[in-house]
Amino acid sequence: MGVLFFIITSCKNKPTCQQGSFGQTWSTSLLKAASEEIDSIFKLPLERKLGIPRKTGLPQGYSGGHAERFTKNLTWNETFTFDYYENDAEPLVVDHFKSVLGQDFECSGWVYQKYCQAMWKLSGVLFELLAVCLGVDRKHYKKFFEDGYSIMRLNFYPPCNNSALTLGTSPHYDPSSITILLQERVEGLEVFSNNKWQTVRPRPDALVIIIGDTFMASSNGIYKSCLHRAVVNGERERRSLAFFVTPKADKVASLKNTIELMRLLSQALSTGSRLPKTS
Ligand SMILES: O=C(O)CCC(=O)C(=O)O
Ligand SMILES: [Fe+2]
Repeated sequence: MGVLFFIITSCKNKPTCQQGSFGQTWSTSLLKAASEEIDSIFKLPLERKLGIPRKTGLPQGYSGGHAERFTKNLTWNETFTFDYYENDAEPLVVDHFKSVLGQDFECSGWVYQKYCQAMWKLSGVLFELLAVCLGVDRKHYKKFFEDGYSIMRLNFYPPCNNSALTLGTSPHYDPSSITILLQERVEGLEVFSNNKWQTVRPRPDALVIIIGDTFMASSNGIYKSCLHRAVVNGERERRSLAFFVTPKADKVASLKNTIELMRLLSQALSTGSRLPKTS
């Protein structure tokens, strides 16, 4: 499948966007473009980054650390966070970039517009897979999350000369349903598994899928949300991109589905079989 998206061909002062066709390789190119574009934000002068509008108590905007959210101790990172809603009519991410960062960020906006669209689409496929694995209707979770929204966070971890005593992101569970994470070359993501912290090695063409609290709740605890953190590097900068998929704020999981899930699970456990399909 050929997919069209915008890439940067720009010089510093007058960015221009060029439409490119990337055929089969579109996803790898898009992941690369989204990783590389991170610097256009974090390498801005500090005053400019601090001038990005923020609403108290909300993660959206620029932040020098996750202190408010996960820990009292400052973490060694910078983040830039924005919302994504599926909307065919308007490029909302592009508009947001232009409004909070200025007209010269139109191209960056297009890169993240296309990235978010691709991740949203991918989340639909992942929800179908998760449903198939649980033996519930294939479209069950896709439908449940289709009127939801996403939060996109760009993470930048500068080198830290005290990396043994400092964390990039403190241990936490994501509150989202699933998080689609891209880490570029430098490793740093760790998950707590089998009673120890284990490194998730980065691959430029691979995405990490993290189960969050909301999916744990909507799968009745069958899928567990995953404790993770990011460590810092003594010599190298690190970048990661987290796309958090969340349900609509007032969405309520239906009790009928939860009960049905439990019935299927106990049936499968008692017969030692795989979970049967409901459709
Ligand atoms: O940078 C990473 O690898 C993890 C980031 C993360 O967990 C988050 O942004 O919620
Ligand atoms: Fe996380």
